[in-house]
Amino acid sequence: MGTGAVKGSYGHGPLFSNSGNNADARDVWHHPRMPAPTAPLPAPTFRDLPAAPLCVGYSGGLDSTVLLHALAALPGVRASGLRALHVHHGLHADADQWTAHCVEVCAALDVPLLVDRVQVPAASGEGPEAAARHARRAAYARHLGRGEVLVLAHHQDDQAETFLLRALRGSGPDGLAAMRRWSALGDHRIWRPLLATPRHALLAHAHTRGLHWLEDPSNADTAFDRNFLRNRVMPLLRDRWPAAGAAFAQAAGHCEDATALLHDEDERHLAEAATADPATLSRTVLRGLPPTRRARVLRLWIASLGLPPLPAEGVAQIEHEVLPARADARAMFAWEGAAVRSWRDLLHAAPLSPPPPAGWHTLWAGDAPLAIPGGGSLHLEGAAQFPQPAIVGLRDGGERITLPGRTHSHALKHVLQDLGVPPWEREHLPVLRSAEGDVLAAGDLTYSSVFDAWLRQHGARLHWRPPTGTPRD
Ligand SMILES: Nc1ncnc2c1ncn2[C@@H]1O[C@H](COP(=O)(O)OP(=O)(O)OP(=O)(O)O)[C@@H](O)[C@H]1O
Repeated sequence: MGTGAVKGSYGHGPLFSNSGNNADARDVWHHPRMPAPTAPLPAPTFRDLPAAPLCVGYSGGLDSTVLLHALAALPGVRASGLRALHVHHGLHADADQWTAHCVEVCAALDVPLLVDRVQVPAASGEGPEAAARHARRAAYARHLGRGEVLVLAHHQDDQAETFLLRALRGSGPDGLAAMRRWSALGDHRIWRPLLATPRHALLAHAHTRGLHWLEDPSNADTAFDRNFLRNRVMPLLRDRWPAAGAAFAQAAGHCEDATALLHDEDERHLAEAATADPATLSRTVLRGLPPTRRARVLRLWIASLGLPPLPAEGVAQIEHEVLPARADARAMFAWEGAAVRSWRDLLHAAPLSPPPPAGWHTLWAGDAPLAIPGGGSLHLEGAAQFPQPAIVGLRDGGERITLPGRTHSHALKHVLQDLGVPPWEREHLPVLRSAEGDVLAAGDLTYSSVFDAWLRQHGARLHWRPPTGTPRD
């Protein structure tokens, strides 16, 4: 699909630079001499144009300017919906002027623009670039409409840099596949149509069309790894291998293909190890896999649960300590607020949540959901309330319960063990007691004969939502 020409134009304010030369990037506000125009944006760029409304992540820089301009020239795109989103990070003294530029360009192109002013946490510990990227992704996720596709202007040179950065971190094929042309942000899709287009083609397109864009002065700062690669390493490599950028991007593409094949196999093995509960896997099945496959399956499993990526030391610790642990040992690996634990024949993965404070208890009439400190809740369905409030608290270890159909009591601990409730889940388990101190229920996992009879008589149900947020059935 061709890019066509854009109707209308916009003014050349003093804030705009049309330099593609990073050596000039510090001097944002001047107009250096323009290089001669070369080829325009190649036609295959929009080969997989989706039939969906598009939202361009628009920074005002060269790449997203070209992208926005090219998309705005396509009547079909305008018909199905095109808008731009500019995230004002507030990190640079000129951020307001950058926003004003974006407003002016979008007005001239007749593309609706949403500006989101975000707060980038100064002390997040991840560095300003990563913090800004996280804030930006959160802003995208907040504003994207249902079915709307986010379009980002990453190009071939960005892809080559990402490939090299990942290689320098020792990534495997999944990481070396770098950025995907299509990816997901929550329920939304991200499209990067310029990923195979080199930056020089974007620059040529911009010059041919007389576009104006902003240069972010921080792009010249080689203290950032990516800028160091872009400004120092890549020019050196290109001197000797002119197609170095394209070659790295191609290598990333090969890794993506290889990863896709591996992924199919990983999914098959994950399905074999799966149980009815997505948060648990069979240790026996996992142990039957070769270690390299097991590592991939574990990572895929963790990703499928929406938990933070499993670090390399986590894979190693699960391999050597958690997986081989005795059935009754409480082996675990915890990272970034999540944990993988082994118990009996299962490996469990879940967000970590602190148990309620020791000694916590409260009265609950059942007339409204009860939030348990540390996470989770209790909820009575089908009846207005209990005949008298229950005392809800934690286990203290010695409770006994008289189960339906039984005349003598059992240790609650043994009942929970028989039900396969893992020890760490028992720490969160709310126990309902009568005013006389008799155990009525442990979460919604087991009921006393008296409580069970009452629930049946009233057609009522008790629901316990454990702290992981996953309702049990
Ligand atoms: N402030 C922003 N608001 C909205 N989208 C942004 C913003 N910054 C970057 N993006 C989007 O993310 C992509 C990659 O970000 P990166 O920081 O690499 O971009 P950049 O160097 O500012 O690129 P560009 O020259 O396209 O503006 C950009 O091409 C753009 O689509």
